[in-house]
Amino acid sequence: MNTIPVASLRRRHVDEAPTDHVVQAAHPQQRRVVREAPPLPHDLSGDDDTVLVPFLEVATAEGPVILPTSLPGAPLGSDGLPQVRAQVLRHRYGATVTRTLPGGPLPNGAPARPTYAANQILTQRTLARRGFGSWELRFVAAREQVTLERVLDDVASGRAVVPANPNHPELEPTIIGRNYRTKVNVNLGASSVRADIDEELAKVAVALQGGADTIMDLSTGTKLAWVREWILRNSSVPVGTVPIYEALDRVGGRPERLSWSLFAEVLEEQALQGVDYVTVHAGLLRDYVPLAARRTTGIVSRGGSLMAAWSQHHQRENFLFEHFDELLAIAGRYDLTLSLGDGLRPGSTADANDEAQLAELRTLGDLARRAGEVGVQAMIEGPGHVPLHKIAENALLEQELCDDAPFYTLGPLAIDVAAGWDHVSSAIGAAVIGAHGAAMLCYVTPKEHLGLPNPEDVRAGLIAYRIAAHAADLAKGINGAQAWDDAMSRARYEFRWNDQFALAIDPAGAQAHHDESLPARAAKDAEFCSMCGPNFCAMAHSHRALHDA
Ligand SMILES: C[C@H]1O[C@@H](n2cnc3c(N)ncnc32)[C@H](O)[C@@H]1O
Ligand SMILES: Cc1ncc(COP(=O)(O)O)c(N)n1
Ligand code: MET
Ligand code: SF4
Ligand SMILES: [Zn+2]
Repeated sequence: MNTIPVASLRRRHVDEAPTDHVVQAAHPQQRRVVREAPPLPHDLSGDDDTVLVPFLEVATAEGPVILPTSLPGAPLGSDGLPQVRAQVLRHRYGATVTRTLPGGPLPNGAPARPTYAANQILTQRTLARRGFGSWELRFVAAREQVTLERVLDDVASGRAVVPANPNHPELEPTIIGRNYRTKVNVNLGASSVRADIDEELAKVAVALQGGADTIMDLSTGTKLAWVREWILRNSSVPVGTVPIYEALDRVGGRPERLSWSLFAEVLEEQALQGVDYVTVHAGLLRDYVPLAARRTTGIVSRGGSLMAAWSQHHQRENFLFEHFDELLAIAGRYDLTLSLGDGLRPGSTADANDEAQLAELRTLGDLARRAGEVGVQAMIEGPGHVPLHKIAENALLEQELCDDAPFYTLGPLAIDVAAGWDHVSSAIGAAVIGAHGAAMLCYVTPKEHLGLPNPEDVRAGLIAYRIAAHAADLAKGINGAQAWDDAMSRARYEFRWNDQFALAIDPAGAQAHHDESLPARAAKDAEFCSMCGPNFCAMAHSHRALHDA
């Protein structure tokens, strides 16, 4: 069994991050361009700092095309990413305080990041309700190409969330909600059976380079505060965790020893470290546990199974539900966005939309409303395994029962029998639930149900999910989505092969396929490819036939 040597953790931390994880542009015609967001409207208060927003631009023969995607961050390097929010946060909240970070002091005297005291912080939801156009809300409005007023309205009402812990100054914020570009989350992290720090760092680089919109560190089994620190400092996208995993680690893997006070301690430590959103399985009530007993696959959520084990052992109500007001108070103090966990999501198509799942969903709606009352941002986690004909019902029920809080789904897998190919079986479900309004799609890799993903699995899962998310965006008519496809289609009809590679979700993969049969430079201008050859190229004939038509 592999473990993580503490020495290697420290060596790989911020100070000495390996250079082979540097993020590079996916294609020479792609680059990161920075634009300035519109000035703060005169009738609104807010951060009046300049808001610089990076976009991914593709240079084509017709001119530049801005892709509606997340961006590869700056190079992952020894110092972490630039702290793009540091100045604006200082303007808004005043001086930072010095604290010791969880996991002990930083190695080699690396400076601690700025830390805000809990009582200084207001949530983006509270700011939005006060009509305050924060830097973060102005940033996401520009990124999504919508008005600030619309973002303020959606964040205030809870229809959208902007996870942005002030203690994560490297963050380029993103907005998650049904009216916005469908986001993709990448799950990462070691497990006790397979823990190799270099491989974890490689996965982070693959995720950021591949255009993940958020990442979750789901590490279990060993103390990994340093890994989380490294991820946070090198992540330009929001970072999520499931704090009950670290809590379980601290009680030696014995769920009956979990407690509210331990959970609160872990939650606060992770908040100080800069985690942007956390999954909490507070909706799995004791009464719902028997409903799962008649299922084909019982409880497949890790966090859900822990809470069920705890309440069965103690014959008491879920402590996250019992202490939910205190949980909200901590979340509010750090603007931690809550991801209300679906501990009873179906783990098989046979269990989809059953009474256990829907009972928990109703409770998640109540919890989301309670979060709203105190200005805490919240989204709702969803399944799992759902056959296509039950997806619309599930998505509509979520909107109805949870007042349109953003729906964040794991897939869902449309079939149960694709082992080894569950990135595909689940991307099919994900595209359908995205088209029905799911706001963020949690990716699934080819290793699902079989083992811990390696970097190549992460890449395959992420590409599958970017396809699913974009399919949903075309269906929803999201800004910039159709224009991207149209740019590709024109490049295709005009035989601009290099432009086609540059516009592809996976430029290197596209080019490799073309190169396999036609590697010559001249072939990149040819009016055919090896599929049909010059005499049978339909598009070439089409140009001639339609020329005078
Ligand atoms: C809830 C889902 O989270 C994913 N999951 C759980 N732990 C990890 C990890 N360390 N790395 C990647 N994915 C993980 C699995 O896909 C699981 O089904
Ligand atoms: C969309 C989604 N659902 C669930 C989890 C947590 O995993 P678990 O519930 O197994 O602890 C997750 N990270 N993302
Ligand atoms: N694939 C399972 C699911 O459907 C998770 C197994 S590992 C917790 O959620
Ligand atoms: S993925 Fe593996 S370890 Fe996780 S619940 Fe399924 S069988 Fe258990
Ligand atoms: Zn599953």
